[in-house]
Amino acid sequence: MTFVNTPDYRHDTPECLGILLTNLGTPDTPSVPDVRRYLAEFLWDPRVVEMARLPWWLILHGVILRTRPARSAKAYQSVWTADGSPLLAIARRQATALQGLLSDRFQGSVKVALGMRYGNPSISSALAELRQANARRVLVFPLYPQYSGSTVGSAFDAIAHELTRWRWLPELRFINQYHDEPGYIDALAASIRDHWAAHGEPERLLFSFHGIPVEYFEQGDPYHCQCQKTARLVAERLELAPERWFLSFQSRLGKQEWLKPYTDVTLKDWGAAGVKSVQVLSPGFSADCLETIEEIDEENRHLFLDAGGRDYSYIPCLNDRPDHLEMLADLIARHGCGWPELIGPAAGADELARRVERARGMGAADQTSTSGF
Ligand SMILES: C=CC1=C(C)c2cc3[nH]c(cc4nc(cc5[nH]c(cc1n2)c(C)c5CCC(=O)O)C(CCC(=O)O)=C4C)c(C)c3C=C
Ligand SMILES: [Fe+2]
Ligand SMILES: [Fe+2]
Repeated sequence: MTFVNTPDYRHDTPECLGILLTNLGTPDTPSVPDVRRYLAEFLWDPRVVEMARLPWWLILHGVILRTRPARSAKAYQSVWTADGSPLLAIARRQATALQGLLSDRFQGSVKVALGMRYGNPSISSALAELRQANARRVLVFPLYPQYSGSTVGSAFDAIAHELTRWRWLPELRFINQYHDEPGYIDALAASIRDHWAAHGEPERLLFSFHGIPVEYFEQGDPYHCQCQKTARLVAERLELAPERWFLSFQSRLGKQEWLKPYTDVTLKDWGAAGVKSVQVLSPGFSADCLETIEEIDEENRHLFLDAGGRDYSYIPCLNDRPDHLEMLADLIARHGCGWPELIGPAAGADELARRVERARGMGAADQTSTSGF
């Protein structure tokens, strides 16, 4: 075994706090070969498709990778921008903004690196960037508000796998989820209110989350429960009556049963049933991407309107809204509290005490407002 040596770690220069931001990732270009390469890596991940390896390899390479890349490439071409894939362009803006916000909060240096689970920039390149910056402590932040083994679990696998090659490991922390974080709920509620100020209030508000196969949920994945809680907390914050808001799951793939109700079926049914106006948001995505721009803002809009609906609008993801970035920076700072010497004078003892109090208060509020989810 040959290990990556870590001469970049230096004792004679100040240590730096590393923040590894990660998200799903995207093809390098919307061409069919690049989309095929991306899908081959993504769909071979056993956290994503749990089927036995040999039959799945035959299906993946014999059927899916012969047909799906062309269809997906067309969809990617329809959302591609001058800055490339929306998911990556937004993730880069988030990383740059967080670098600025965190540099103000932490004493010494802090380095934010972006590494995608699939494709580029890779997790391996982001970890190398942090190593070169002398980041001997690394906080990993998967930008998925709700935990699922297929996303957050998979990011953990990729990081652990990369580190099997390192001689000197960094000290690691890992943010698992933030589905009920008050700042996240507030930012979602504010984004909805902003949308209402421009477009008016709809008859129905639909919270559409990416789906997972039902079997993963039955085997203990907490994702479904965390989605329910996020939507309920936002609806409570907006004081929405129960008949005004709904939750559904989008983006299913293959023939097996996924979490229900399905977003596309729901919107078609609503259009046919005479529901006139609908607004849809996808709070499970921290950045707009193929699944929101093409699927929710385009494809599902037509399903609703063609079925008889009159007014449809999509409420964008939190992306680089200032309240979203502040909330992410705050969460990072709170997780960095256990590394107090890294927190600067602006966040000294008083600030630490305030954050601890706040964290305690949030825990207590949770226990009284809900039993579990
Ligand atoms: C086949 C299984 C899939 C599971 C399980 C799954 C879970 C899951 N995915 C996201 C977030 C995103 N998925 C995106 C695209 C996408 N997802 C799947 C399949 C599964 N996802 C595929 C095949 C694709 C590629 C596009 C396509 O061919 O349809 C994206 C967008 C990426 C982009 O480049 O814009 C995101 C983001 C979550 C949160 C999740 C489970 C909770
Ligand atoms: Fe997905
Ligand atoms: Fe999709």
